[in-house]
Amino acid sequence: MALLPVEEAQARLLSKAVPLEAVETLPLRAARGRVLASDVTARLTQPPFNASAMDGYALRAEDAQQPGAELAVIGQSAAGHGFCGTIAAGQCVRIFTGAPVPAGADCVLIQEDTEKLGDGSRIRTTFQAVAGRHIRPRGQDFAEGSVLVAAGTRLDYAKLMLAASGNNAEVSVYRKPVIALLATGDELVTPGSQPGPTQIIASNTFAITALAEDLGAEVLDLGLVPDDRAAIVAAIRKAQAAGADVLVTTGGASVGDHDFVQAALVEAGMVLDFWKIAMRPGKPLMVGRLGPMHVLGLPGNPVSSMVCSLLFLEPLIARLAQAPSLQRLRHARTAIALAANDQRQDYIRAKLRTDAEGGLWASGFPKQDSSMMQIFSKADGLIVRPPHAPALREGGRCCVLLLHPQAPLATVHPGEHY
Ligand SMILES: Nc1nc2c(c(=O)[nH]1)N[C@H]1C(S)=C(S)[C@@H](COP(=O)(O)OP(=O)(O)OC[C@H]3O[C@@H](n4cnc5c(N)ncnc54)[C@H](O)[C@@H]3O)O[C@H]1N2
Ligand code: MOO
Repeated sequence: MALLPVEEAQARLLSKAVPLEAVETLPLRAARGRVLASDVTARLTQPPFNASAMDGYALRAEDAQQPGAELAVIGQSAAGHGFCGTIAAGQCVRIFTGAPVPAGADCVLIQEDTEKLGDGSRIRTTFQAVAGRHIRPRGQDFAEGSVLVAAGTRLDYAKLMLAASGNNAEVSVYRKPVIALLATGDELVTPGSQPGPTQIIASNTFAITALAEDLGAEVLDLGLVPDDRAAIVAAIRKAQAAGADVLVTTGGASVGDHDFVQAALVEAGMVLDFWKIAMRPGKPLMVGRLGPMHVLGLPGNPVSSMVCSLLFLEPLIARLAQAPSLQRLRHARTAIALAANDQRQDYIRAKLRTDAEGGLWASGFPKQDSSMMQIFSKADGLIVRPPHAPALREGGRCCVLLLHPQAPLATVHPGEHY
């Protein structure tokens, strides 16, 4: 089977992914990271009244056009406790930040621009009052009925704040895609075990779980299964019985005598769509469907499994969850010369830095073995080298895939050498 180009493989997978329509209503507290199924609208106007932005005195600007005006303090308005009367000529009201501006007043003079006279029942202004100043007009933030957060938006902290402020206790969100995870391999034991001389610790599922959960998916961990066809089929049945939207397997994807995953999937009824991608790492990736369930058979090498997860599982989850997909690709320059590439699209683990102009520089690690988790965890990004890309000199333009789009990057200092 010829190796499929990465972009073609991604397009084939996504063309068959139907966004999940099921919707649930959740209290706001439980909705973090979820994707809105319908618009969140404002159930009230904010602020609901003209509010003071400062601590000071509410007054009529025309009464204090010049410093030195003397006004009678006729009451006070605090946040949560307004003043009921109306300010007439020569009067003012002591006011605090967030309090309703009393009727008759058209500005707030901050207390630093006033002096108390006598017992405080009168004040003298020391600065000119200006109509409208320090007043937040009713509805300045939003008006009742307006759309605050549109359907399709992922609810982050700022959107949750806005939804809450619009008096929404609940929101309507799409259900989470369920990802069943199955790690295969006779050699695998869980962290905390005492591994035998030929055993290693299973680590892939921790990374894939974290990635999938960060993307808003629910992970069903089917645990570790030995290289045994019947055992793998039994685990696949569990994923089906749980109604998983996606089954992700790791290991056993290659051509060795103990690589049973594809045979087990086919026995369980999977229709293979494609296998073997023109990429490094990640070549043995297999993709198929088992009824309504998408199947991603990832290679066992930890870095390969993660690169495949970033390139295939992440956009698949986004599509199913009706979420905007993450844009991880950026333009960069290589800090070290790169050799010409062969037919497989290369994903080179690299440190990234920004220069004084904000430009990205990528410095590939000298060792790129797909089993090396320490290098992967130190990397900030992957230099993407298309098939047959020509050699690149230091400073040559390249493309990088950010591994941690939110994380700050180190800055290149003048004269610093990579
Ligand atoms: N003759 C060929 N051999 C191989 C080819 C090939 O084309 N021809 N492809 C190589 C490539 S590329 C990769 S990638 C690997 C992938 O093989 P498998 O998917 O069958 O993976 P395993 O053999 O099961 O495991 C590979 C490696 O990863 C370790 N592993 C497995 N699962 C986990 C886990 N959950 N956590 C941590 N580490 C795991 C496993 O012990 C192996 O060391 O095949 C090449 N061979
Ligand atoms: O493609 Mo494998 O994933 O090189 O190590």
